[in-house]
Amino acid sequence: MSAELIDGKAVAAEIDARAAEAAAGLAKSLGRVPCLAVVLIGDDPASDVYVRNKGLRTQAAGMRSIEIRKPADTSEADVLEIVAGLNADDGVDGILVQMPLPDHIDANRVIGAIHPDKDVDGLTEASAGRLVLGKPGLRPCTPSGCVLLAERAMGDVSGKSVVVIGRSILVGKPTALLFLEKNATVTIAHSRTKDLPALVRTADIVVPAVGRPEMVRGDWVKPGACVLDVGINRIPAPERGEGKTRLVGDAAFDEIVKHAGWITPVPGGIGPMTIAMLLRNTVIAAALRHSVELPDGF
Ligand SMILES: NC(=O)C1=CN([C@@H]2O[C@H](COP(=O)(O)OP(=O)(O)OC[C@H]3O[C@@H](n4cnc5c(N)ncnc54)[C@H](OP(=O)(O)O)[C@@H]3O)[C@@H](O)[C@H]2O)C=CC1
Ligand SMILES: Nc1nc(=O)c2c([nH]1)NC[C@@H]1CN(c3ccc(C(=O)N[C@@H](CCC(=O)O)C(=O)O)cc3)C=[N+]21
Repeated sequence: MSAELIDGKAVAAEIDARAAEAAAGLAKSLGRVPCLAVVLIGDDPASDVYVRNKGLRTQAAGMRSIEIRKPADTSEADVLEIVAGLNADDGVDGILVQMPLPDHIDANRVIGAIHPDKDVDGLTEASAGRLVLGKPGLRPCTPSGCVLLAERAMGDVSGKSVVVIGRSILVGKPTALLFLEKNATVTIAHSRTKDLPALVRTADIVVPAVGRPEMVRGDWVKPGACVLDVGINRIPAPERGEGKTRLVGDAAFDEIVKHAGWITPVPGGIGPMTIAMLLRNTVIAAALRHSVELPDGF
């Protein structure tokens, strides 16, 4: 039996539409539309694509998008000043500083400078603390997208065993915490984990978030399991012509699709969901900061 494809792009479009509706409602109360500011330091071509997509989707949802692009040799002090300016600007509701930052900039210091009320990436100590403590707050986008797609596909994930591969602050750790919050039984694997294939074989839900093309093989995945592939890797694709590339995830899609229960494709899976959750967080941040009610169930 072949796995059901989870169409992240379609679910993301639904969430975008709801965010657009809520944004239009907010605009009536605020006298302006919600606004997301994205800061990109350096000219990494992959980051460039993501930042452009974020800008386009923000505008398509009827929100304002600010993009601040600076060269890779921008000083840490200048980045901190940019963040301070966005914190102080009452017209800005959400701030996202694209990771990774150049080596000479301390990412923790930059994240720490973002006002928690505008932390639509969910990365500040305040947001992370609220997540750990189970208090309401802005949740990281990729992890929220993973949980939402898992629930759409499988229904309640309570009691399911989840193996998250990767423990980054941006993806792995918060994904584990969000599934735990949903009463799943969660294991976090990383580069020191022993016998990863055997561990993954125990999982009802597998979340590869490593950055290694097609690392999770077909025989690692239990028949009927759900694979939420976070990895986004650009690899050479000579079959498409000289110098061409294509995107693959951290899961070997062709091997897994034969027997898994569900799988998210790359592209078209978790990536578009990340942006949808970012738009949703921007609407939530705008509403909270101005004490405006959002539609029920938003
Ligand atoms: N779809 C989307 O929207 C998003 C996709 N991504 C993609 O997800 C991937 C992960 O991103 P991110 O979390 O930021 O990456 P990081 O590089 O910050 O973290 C990678 C994690 O993978 C672990 N790891 C490395 N090698 C192995 C291994 N051989 N076996 C098991 N674990 C290993 C590392 O372990 P250790 O801690 O021990 O070093 C680390 O915890 C990337 O491909 C990135 O492009 C990222 C964000 C959003
Ligand atoms: N502070 C911060 N927050 C992030 O959330 C963050 C970040 N830094 N740094 C980089 C990663 C990566 N990331 C993606 C978002 C969308 C797609 C996306 O939309 N992908 C499309 C395809 C895009 C393409 O074609 O290249 C898809 O998978 O279908 C991918 C990756 C967010 N990240």
